[in-house]
Amino acid sequence: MKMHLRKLASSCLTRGATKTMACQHVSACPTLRSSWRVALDVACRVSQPWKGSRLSYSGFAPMEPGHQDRGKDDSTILAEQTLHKPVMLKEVLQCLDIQPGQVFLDMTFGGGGHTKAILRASPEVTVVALDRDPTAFSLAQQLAKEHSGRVHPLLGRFSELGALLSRLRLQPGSVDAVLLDAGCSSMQMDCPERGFSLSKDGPLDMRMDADRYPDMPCAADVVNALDQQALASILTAYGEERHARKLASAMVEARSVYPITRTQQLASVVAGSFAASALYARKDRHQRPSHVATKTFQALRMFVNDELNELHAGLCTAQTMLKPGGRLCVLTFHSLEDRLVKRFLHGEDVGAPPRRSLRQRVQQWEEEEEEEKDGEKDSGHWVDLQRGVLMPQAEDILENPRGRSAKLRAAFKQ
Ligand SMILES: C[S@@+](CC[C@H](N)C(=O)[O-])C[C@H]1O[C@@H](n2cnc3c(N)ncnc32)[C@H](O)[C@@H]1O
Repeated sequence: MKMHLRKLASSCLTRGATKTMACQHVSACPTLRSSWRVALDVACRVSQPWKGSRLSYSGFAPMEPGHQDRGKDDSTILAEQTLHKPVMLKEVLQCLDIQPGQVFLDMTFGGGGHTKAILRASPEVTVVALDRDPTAFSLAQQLAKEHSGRVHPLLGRFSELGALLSRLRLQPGSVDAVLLDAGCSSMQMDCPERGFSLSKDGPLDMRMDADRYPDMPCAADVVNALDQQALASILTAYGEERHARKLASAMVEARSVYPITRTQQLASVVAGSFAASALYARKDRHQRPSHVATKTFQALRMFVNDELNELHAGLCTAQTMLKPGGRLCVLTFHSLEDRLVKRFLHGEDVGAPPRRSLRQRVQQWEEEEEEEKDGEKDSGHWVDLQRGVLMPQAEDILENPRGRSAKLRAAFKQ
């Protein structure tokens, strides 16, 4: 194992990666094993080959006509047109149990769907609304104008929230409820220029912060600069992709001809590694076909945005900011996120490796069954508000298919 990690580290060194990535992924990533962290740390201690040279390969024909760069105003307009539908709204409102005069923290404003419902629920509540995405922040600013004094928009990441809140003079232990709706918004997914979408062609970007941090690598930087071993590791760790090595090898081969800079280009490279019949052979939790590149896109997005470290930072800040008795509601969309939230709320080690062997998985099912039977679980810091997780109803999935894989966990602070 050690040999493997040393090889991974030194092979990455020869290719190069950024210091920013080192900072992102080394600092106590709760889900990567410590040995992993060391390997990525070493791998990332080199120059910044892509700094100031954002890749702009235009030889790959976009699928949709009229593709062009848009200014911020246009993207805000587009965002308004494709506003995110809030997921499990009824259940979230029930768990938050809104009372007049309360202070809420919406850590993931997005299109503001949940925030607007909270504002409607009681005329006297105020909402502090955070998002790392400048487009979402503009929408929050608009909402703040419509609800004078009731909405406080903040632009930043979960990991920056503590500092932002102290500038607002909001004291630890003063918030009544926190909502964290993890992942991407529909506005991000539906805007090809943001590079999140597998089905719409656009630059392979995936940065939720857009251009706020010019040094931060985008997905194209990662795909074109990291070596095969590091790419495979990312696909395994963040996509739980069984064919990680094969796909990393295909990427390295493809980029030796042309840099991979467009979403459709990456999707084709992944699809090209499988038989045509396998393209939609994978099924999601609801037995719906999913594209064979879905896990690759998820893994890159999570790596670029450092999503698991961010989620952990967000949960810690929620714990600090909530009053005793204050409520935390977290919506997650895949097992890596849900596992982290569950472990955090139950006072378990969030950094422990996922359970892989059959024996370990059986043990996990047994524990989950126990959890279902026992109902509320007490971790010392948190008490669950409901048994296990809540999931969307069939009619909600019909109305809002994007929310089909949502899991809602809610707890109150002791
Ligand atoms: C699923 S959307 C939220 C949708 C929102 N609840 C609504 O009803 O419109 C997730 C949002 O969280 C933001 N986000 C994700 N990670 C973040 C982080 N670490 N810090 C701040 N915002 C984050 C994304 O930019 C995105 O806008």
